[in-house]
Amino acid sequence: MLRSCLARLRTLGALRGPRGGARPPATDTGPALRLFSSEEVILKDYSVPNPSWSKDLRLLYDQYMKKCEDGSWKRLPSYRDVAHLDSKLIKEEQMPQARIFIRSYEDGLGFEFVMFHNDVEKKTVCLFQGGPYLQGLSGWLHGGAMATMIDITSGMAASIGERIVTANLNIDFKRPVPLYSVVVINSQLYKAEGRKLFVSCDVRSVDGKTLYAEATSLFVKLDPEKSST
Ligand SMILES: CCCCCCCCCCCCCCCC(=O)SCCNC(=O)CCNC(=O)[C@H](O)C(C)(C)COP(=O)(O)OP(=O)(O)OC[C@H]1O[C@@H](n2cnc3c(N)ncnc32)[C@H](O)[C@@H]1OP(=O)(O)O
Repeated sequence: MLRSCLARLRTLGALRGPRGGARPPATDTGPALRLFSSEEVILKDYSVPNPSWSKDLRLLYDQYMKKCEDGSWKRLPSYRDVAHLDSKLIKEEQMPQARIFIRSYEDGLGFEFVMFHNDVEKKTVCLFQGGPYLQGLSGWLHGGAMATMIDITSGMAASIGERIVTANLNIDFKRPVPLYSVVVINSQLYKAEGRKLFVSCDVRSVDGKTLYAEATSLFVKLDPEKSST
């Protein structure tokens, strides 16, 4: 049954992203993005409010959407399927069920987030609410879940649309993050040296008063000459 459903979805193109590594531009046009009229592939954008979002998350979202109005900040769309980023990152025919794990949970249970990017200032801000499936010690968010969000937010500040990997990530966890709470992850690219991109990051409460974590990271642009990358 499952196999026949998968086969049908594949026939319809629903388990495939765009061919040829094409990437859609960042857009604020809505929760779904039609990529190719010939294939009728529609990607759902998860970086928009859903009923699981707390009042805090909704309010911050509205504040950042306001900042987007003059074009200085852009909301970054976010999908479950990695193929829209770069087809070389994943051999989809071999891994049709592969999903970006931070978008694999049902609404509210895992990673609820939206990112905003300021290209001039080289900053990315992530508004993040961790759900119950991300629990570490009782009532608190697992540090690995926080590390994931720091990594991805910092990676976005380092480079949007380029093939980069995390080479190094250092985190100081200062305070435990309560489950379900909203935190603001601020990341900034502060140095670029050849293929190396250096980013600093902090994680704070909504009012900015509590510092939950600080991090620095190094991202490296993949070298097209090297076959393993
Ligand atoms: C969940 C996903 C959702 C995605 C949703 C949307 C995402 C969109 C945003 C994407 C943001 C990314 C977020 C996730 C990214 C991963 O999760 S990536 C997975 C984890 N990372 C890896 O697997 C990387 C594994 N490592 C490697 O592939 C290779 O070691 C590297 C990093 C590519 C470097 O290898 P290389 O190309 O051979 O280059 P190499 O000459 O060794 O190093 C280049 C330079 O970097 C320096 N360097 C390399 N490593 C280090 C290090 N650890 N410390 C210090 N310096 C270093 C070298 O010394 C060298 O410096 P220079 O001599 O040029 O001054």
